[in-house]
Amino acid sequence: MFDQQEKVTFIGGGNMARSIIGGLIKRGYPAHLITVTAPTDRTRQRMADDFGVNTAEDNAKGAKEADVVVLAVKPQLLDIVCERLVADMGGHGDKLYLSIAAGVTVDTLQAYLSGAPRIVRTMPNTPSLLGLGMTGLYAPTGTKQDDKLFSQSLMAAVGKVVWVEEEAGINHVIAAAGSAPAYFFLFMEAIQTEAENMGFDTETARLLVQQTAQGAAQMVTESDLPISTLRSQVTSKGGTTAEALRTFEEGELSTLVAKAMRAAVARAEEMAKQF
Ligand SMILES: NC(=O)c1ccc[n+]([C@@H]2O[C@H](COP(=O)([O-])OP(=O)(O)OC[C@H]3O[C@@H](n4cnc5c(N)ncnc54)[C@H](O)[C@@H]3O)[C@@H](O)[C@H]2O)c1
Ligand code: PRO
Repeated sequence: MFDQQEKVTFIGGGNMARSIIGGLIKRGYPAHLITVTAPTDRTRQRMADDFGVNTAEDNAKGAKEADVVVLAVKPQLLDIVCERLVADMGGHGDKLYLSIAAGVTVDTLQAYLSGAPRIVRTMPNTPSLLGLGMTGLYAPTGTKQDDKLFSQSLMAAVGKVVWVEEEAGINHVIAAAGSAPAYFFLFMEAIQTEAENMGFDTETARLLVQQTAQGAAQMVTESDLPISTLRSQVTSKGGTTAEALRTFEEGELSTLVAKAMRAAVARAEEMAKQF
């Protein structure tokens, strides 16, 4: 599965790092090649207990021996974390730096990392934990093929991958995939709430929504038909679904979704200017 087995250090052990590491371990990436750094004992302990990976409190200590460093802290902390990392390691060490941060460009990362030449941006999502992630990747012109291949194989181990040609494409991946699990969760929460209002207990309401969402997603995955055809197969003329869909149309759901996706892109662009 993994042609190259590099030593990988994750700087930060939060939600997204956890999803990727969990997915990697599940797919057989050797735990002894993975290190996670985090400032809190609790995070480090959970990572060690749950996945058997190495941990370090000190970022530079954790990254020094690594071939690949995954930058997995919040975007607003990246400057301080990277600058300190490079200072403590005595340079960028010519490592491959893989950023998962939203809204921080390669140019900015390079400035934070004292001119590090090997940087790849990725935009994953949390279903990576289950091996069902969707990741976008961007490598600036001049990136070595080996670095592209390793970045791709790491993220492909936890789901599907797409490359974007232009860096701006990463923001579009954020809108369509990185942030998108939250859109589906919101929709599912709304269905569950209304099912409870209709009298189902919480457990049953959740079962109704989770099984239906999983079934619908699986149908989209396994069918060659356009999604709109799958929708129309549910929609009997003059029936119940047509009434529900008409209500969504009256509320301009599609326009609202487009607006939400544009807002995610706009925020990523704003962050790129801010950092
Ligand atoms: N959560 C997502 O769905 C998602 C998806 C795609 C990309 N991302 C990106 O992933 C990055 C992390 O997001 P998250 O949701 O996992 O956040 P998070 O808050 O869950 O995790 C951040 C982690 O960084 C650690 N940390 C804080 N200061 C640190 C330091 N000085 N050194 C080392 N570690 C430190 C924290 O302990 C925390 O565990 C962000 O840049 C975000 O844009 C997140
Ligand atoms: N979570 C991060 C955010 O909300 C990036 C995509 C998903 O900014």
